[in-house]
Amino acid sequence: MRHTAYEGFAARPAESVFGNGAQAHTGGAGGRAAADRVMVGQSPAMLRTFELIRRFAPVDAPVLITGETGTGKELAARAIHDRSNACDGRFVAINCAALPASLIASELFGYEKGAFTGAAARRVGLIEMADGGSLFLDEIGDLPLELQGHLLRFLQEGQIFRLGGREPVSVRTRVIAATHVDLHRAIEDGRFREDLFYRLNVLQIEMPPLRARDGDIELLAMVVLRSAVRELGLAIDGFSPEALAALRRHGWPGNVRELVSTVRRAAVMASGRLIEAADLALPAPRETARQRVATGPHGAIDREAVLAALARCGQNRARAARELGIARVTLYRVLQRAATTDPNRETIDED
Ligand SMILES: Nc1ncnc2c1ncn2[C@@H]1O[C@H](COP(=O)(O)OP(=O)(O)OP(=O)(O)O)[C@@H](O)[C@H]1O
Repeated sequence: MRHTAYEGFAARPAESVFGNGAQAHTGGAGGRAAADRVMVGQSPAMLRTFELIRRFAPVDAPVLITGETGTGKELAARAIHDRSNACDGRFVAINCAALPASLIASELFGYEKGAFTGAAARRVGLIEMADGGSLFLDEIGDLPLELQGHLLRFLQEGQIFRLGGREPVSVRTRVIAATHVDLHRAIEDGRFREDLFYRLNVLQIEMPPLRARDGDIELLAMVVLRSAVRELGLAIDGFSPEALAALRRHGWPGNVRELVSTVRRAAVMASGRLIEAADLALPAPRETARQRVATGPHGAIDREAVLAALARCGQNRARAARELGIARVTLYRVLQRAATTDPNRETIDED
């Protein structure tokens, strides 16, 4: 069923919204918190994702969720938890990239009184807190190597030792991990343990980038607008045809997160009853990085655009590829070919 929500605040078809039963876990919180936990999508790519979530949720095995930033990996993890046998337990999330290595060990495993200077009392770690529920390990690719060993042991044995502890503590928790980095490459580079990868990668979900979700941009935009209108008390009915065209044209390197903030900002900026293209403040079509990069008749890639993006992103190839809206492998190919091609050539043909 095609969706026409953008013509007004029409009801959404059942299959386009993947509610997470959030109320049960937010103490009945309504409004934005609950709305934030509804997964929206009607594209074939997202319907496939919903199907995987439904299939994997009741299976008591680790799930690895991959995908670009802002594609909804955490939302998918919550959806799995909410449909799993562990749904009555807690959903405990830890971002492995956000904590210094020295803190991650005590955060994850907890500690006993006197385990180190300052450990005045026993502290239960996040793994233990997730006992009977789900443990969401976000940005697992950034977990320091030595902790990967500890985590692997926990996954194999179902037991942890608190720091400074002698007695093992048994923990049963559903493990869901997510990453936006290519773990195969991290394994090749010696940054990620292969044995841990195979342990985590029993069931895999790859979140599609927003640009590959046919029809979802309009649907999401309308759902986000409706929630902003309700929450902020605005009087806006929808998007002008030009605004919809601009939404469809944009490459969305920040995926759904970028779309959410773009639409919410535009809703505040709009002066009429419709959001106009200018309210969205998206780069003009010719200025988008993706447009800049594809210059030739057969999708020729501009080496200069790639180098400029790399410079902007501190030589981080993954981020540069995201900013350009191209696959990382394409970016590598461009760089490789640039190295073997006449440096004065302006463009390098892609396959
Ligand atoms: N399918 C969707 N429907 C509705 N909202 C979504 C959807 N996917 C993502 N979002 C919203 O987009 C934002 C980013 O989602 P989320 O944090 O789950 O992404 P992520 O892939 O885990 O990001 P990161 O890799 O940066 O941690 C959140 O506000 C989330 O509610």
